[in-house]
Amino acid sequence: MSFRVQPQPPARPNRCQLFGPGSRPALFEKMATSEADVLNLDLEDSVSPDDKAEARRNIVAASHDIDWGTKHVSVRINGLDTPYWYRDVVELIEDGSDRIDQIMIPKVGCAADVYAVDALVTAIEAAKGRKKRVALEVIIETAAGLAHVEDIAASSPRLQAMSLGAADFAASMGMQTTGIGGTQENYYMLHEGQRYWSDPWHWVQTAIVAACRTHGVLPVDGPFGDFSDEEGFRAQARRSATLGMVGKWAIHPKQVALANEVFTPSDAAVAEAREILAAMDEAKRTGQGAAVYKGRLVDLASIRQAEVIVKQAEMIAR
Ligand SMILES: CC(=O)SCCNC(=O)CCNC(=O)[C@H](O)C(C)(C)COP(=O)(O)OP(=O)(O)OC[C@H]1O[C@@H](n2cnc3c(N)ncnc32)[C@H](O)[C@@H]1OP(=O)(O)O
Ligand SMILES: O=CC(=O)O
Ligand SMILES: [Mg+2]
Repeated sequence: MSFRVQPQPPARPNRCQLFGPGSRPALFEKMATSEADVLNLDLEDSVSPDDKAEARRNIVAASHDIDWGTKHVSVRINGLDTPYWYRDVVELIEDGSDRIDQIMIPKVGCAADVYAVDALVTAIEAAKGRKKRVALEVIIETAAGLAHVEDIAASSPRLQAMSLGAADFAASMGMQTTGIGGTQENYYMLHEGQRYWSDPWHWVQTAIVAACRTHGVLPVDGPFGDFSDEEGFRAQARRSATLGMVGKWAIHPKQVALANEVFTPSDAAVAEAREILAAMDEAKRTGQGAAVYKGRLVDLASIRQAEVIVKQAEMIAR
């Protein structure tokens, strides 16, 4: 291991990020009472250009008026290639309440994109004397975002989370699909006449997880567009959880319970992790570095693996 200790990401549950357009304020109360850990009020792609200004006002008003409970409230601003983003930041932080915990920056292509938003946020916070610092999260959803993913993960101490945006990512990469995430029909290997489907999101997801884990940021899987396909959502989410992601977006309330189910370690997984820790305690007591648990090797690395699961479960239970 490097002598540099791997930093821990923020210790808060981030199993599900529920999205709702800023132009549909009737949804806000429903979002606030949902079971999602994080709420994303959107000013970007679910809001048409004519509605941007009103959506900002809706979100500012709702930040004061709605009881958001213990939810982590994030607002997705418009991209830095648009004329909207600076007003989004200015109005949210000058006029919004401190229940706006976080700003999500879409289509981030390099660390300087985050620097620009950080600079504006910092200046407004200082001018307004805001005590609570607004956190940032980003979406990796362009070829440039993937190319610069590690620099982006290291870009700001405000950065808490990084999501994969499969829809824009596919568009930016020129992928032949209109599906948002999940299995892609044409992405298969052929062996002796049989098709074996592969995962076109694997590379970018792994790059995001590695960058996030290096810099103490939460890696999150983005949208799964077909909200009628529960098994498809579960399969995508299980792959993401297996790779180390901590949660997934919900673009419809139906997906919240599915994300919570997948990203909450099961009782069986937690019980097994605790048994491994107990087996290793016993091994250490007798001076052994390795032991046998249910017919398989466990050693010091198994302690670190088991601790991931136990810590996740304990944080969620808090
Ligand atoms: C690629 C990307 O960038 S993804 C991120 C941006 N996209 C978004 O933010 C889209 C978020 N989702 C939505 O806007 C909506 O859920 C839609 C458009 C997909 C579907 O909306 P509807 O047609 O109203 O959904 P539907 O009729 O199935 O809703 C069922 C119930 O859930 C409520 N509901 C719908 N969406 C949401 C939501 N996002 N949050 C909370 N409640 C919601 C409805 O109000 C309705 O409540 P009711 O039973 O009390 O009447
Ligand atoms: O913003 C999300 C995406 O998938 O694009
Ligand atoms: Mg997008």
